[in-house]
Amino acid sequence: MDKKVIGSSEMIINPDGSIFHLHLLPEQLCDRIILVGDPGRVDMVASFFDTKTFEVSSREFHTIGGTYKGKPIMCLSHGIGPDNIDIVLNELDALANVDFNTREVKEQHRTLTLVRIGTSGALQPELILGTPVIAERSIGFDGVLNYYAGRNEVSDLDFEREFCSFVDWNPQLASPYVVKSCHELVEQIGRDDMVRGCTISAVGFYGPQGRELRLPLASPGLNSRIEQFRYHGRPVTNYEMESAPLQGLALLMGHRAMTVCSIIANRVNTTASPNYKTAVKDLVKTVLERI
Ligand SMILES: O=P(O)(O)O[C@H]1O[C@H](CO)[C@@H](O)[C@H]1O
Ligand SMILES: O=c1cc[nH]c(=O)[nH]1
Repeated sequence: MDKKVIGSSEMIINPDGSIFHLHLLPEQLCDRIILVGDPGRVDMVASFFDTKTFEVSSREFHTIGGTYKGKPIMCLSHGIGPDNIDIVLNELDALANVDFNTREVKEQHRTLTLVRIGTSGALQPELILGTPVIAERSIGFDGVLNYYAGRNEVSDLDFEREFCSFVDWNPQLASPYVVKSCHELVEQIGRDDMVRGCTISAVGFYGPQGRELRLPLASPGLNSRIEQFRYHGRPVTNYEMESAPLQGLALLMGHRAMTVCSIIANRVNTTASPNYKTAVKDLVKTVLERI
């Protein structure tokens, strides 16, 4: 069979040989990758590294590579939103699995380990501020995965049907997809100091997560229906904006991925913690020890 060759307009390589948005070179890529939303959080994560070998910044994508307790690792910021995850996963996968000289897909597949450490809003009253919640399952409200072949093969279609029927899903919105995190990675990172939950990736922070400021919502009762929904007895636990496309694309591309988020707001109790940074820092230290 002919090898797949990827065209110049499809995978854009910068004049310095780096990939278009991330500005990383193939030789800079590490197998262990911590993903965070905030470019500033990359400095905090890297402050725990024993060595720093490179630093690259381009738009919201800030990367520092180095070692942690002797293991090569890099931390990269993806910015806010599921659309950015489409860029980050495709470019990381290209760095790993495409030859930048010939543009051919490599015969030998390289598997990356991707752990996103984020912040999140709880949808169950018992999830107190500061709790780390692993997205054991993710529900994508964003639609990114729906653009890729094989979407149904990596998704839980029964969960999707039950969820859409229970919450009376508005057909004008993207069709939700439900994906599981890498079980082996969750076993490695998750202990009894983390809750295993089901996380929604929303396509925005305000209306798409049911927050009403000046504009009224199209479906004002959606969050309370989601809070009441159970799948095999288990609730939907929290909202953030990236875990589902990360998980879905990693499953399609053959990478190990998971997300763990610190709860910084509880949407049911209407509490919030603007001073959440200590809890996130503690979570970063824990993940670095276990990755
Ligand atoms: O703290 P991060 O990683 O950015 O995660 C969450 O915070 C942002 C919204 O405030 C979204 O990116 C959401 O997923
Ligand atoms: O409520 C929240 C808090 C953090 N991040 C989100 O996306 N939602």
